[in-house]
Amino acid sequence: MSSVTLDHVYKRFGQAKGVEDVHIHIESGEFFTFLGPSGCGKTTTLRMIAGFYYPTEGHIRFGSQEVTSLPPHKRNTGMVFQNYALFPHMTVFENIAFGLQVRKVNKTDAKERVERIMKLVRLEGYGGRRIDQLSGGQQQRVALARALVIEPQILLLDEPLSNLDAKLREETRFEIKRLQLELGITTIYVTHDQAEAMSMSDRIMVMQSGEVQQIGTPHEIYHRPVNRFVASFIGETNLWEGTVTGFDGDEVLVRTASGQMLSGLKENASPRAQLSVGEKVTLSIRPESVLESTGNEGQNVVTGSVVMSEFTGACVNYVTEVGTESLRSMSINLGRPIKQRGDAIGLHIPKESIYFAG
Ligand SMILES: Nc1ncnc2c1ncn2[C@@H]1O[C@H](COP(=O)(O)OP(=O)(O)OP(=O)(O)O)[C@@H](O)[C@H]1O
Repeated sequence: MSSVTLDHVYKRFGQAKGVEDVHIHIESGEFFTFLGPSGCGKTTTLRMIAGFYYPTEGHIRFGSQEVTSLPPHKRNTGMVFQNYALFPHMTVFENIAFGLQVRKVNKTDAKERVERIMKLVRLEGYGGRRIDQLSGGQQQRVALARALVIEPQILLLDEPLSNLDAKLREETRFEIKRLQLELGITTIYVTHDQAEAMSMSDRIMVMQSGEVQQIGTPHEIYHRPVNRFVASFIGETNLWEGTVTGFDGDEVLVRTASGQMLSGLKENASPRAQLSVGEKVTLSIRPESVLESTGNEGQNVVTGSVVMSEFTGACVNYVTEVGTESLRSMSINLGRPIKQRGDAIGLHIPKESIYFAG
């Protein structure tokens, strides 16, 4: 297994920007995800690691080995493509064995390795089937087996679940994570699906327009987004504009655009947030952290009128009009009466759950 370093990597396509100044160190054995909307540069970055593109500037290293200008077949990476790129006229066994044949592994060893990997991805007994006789999920596992059988140092996965339906996608993401943990292989995963990224990754790199926005654990990215883009791309959140009006010990006092006075913790500020009196800040408040007020909290209680309530069984989701702002909240269903449109509601926003994005 190997670490991967991208040292100030740029990729331009003629005049067009691909990615700009990607600077990351991925640890050996880490599950690292590139996350962002279409066109943000995820695939371009992955393709540079695989060797299908060469950087315009910067260096790529696997461990201490410089690979920046090595061709793909000299990098020992295994790649799973979005469309799997399987050979339709070959059997499952032949597809998986292909990379070993190219590497001139002798037939007995190849058979043993293919059988071992088929067991690992739960495809035992499917060796003789043609690819078009398999379900989408099974094809996905053949693609994964084909990438793994060559015993790569690094596994590269480009949106490997996007052709599967929602339920299978969820099952398969646990399967990939299980394999990754079992093999301890350094894995780089590309997706635009934040739930996938959050549930599988050790760390996530969030990208937008070819630029890195934030690198962190799922917990850091979710709870300490550095800017509005990250806050709204990862899960649902309320973004309120406010102005810092003062400080009280470790608390920051803020007047929101619609005049609510709220108090948050200084430690919940992203490095890019300007916390000084008179500065504008963006508050990120996750719906699940907003609670129905008991009337005893003292501070950070706002009142409003319910615009929408939605009962999902386990939860009740509210949208509440608070002054000129709207506030989404989500409560666990504890059997209390559900407020309806037009009802008055008091909501408590705990100071620990207010984050200051930059
Ligand atoms: N071969 C190419 N020639 C010119 N421009 C390219 C090429 N490949 C990518 N780009 C541009 O580089 C930028 C990043 O593209 P990239 O495919 O890496 O995005 P992405 O985040 O993987 O998107 P998607 O999720 O849609 O695959 C885009 O603006 C794209 O138009």
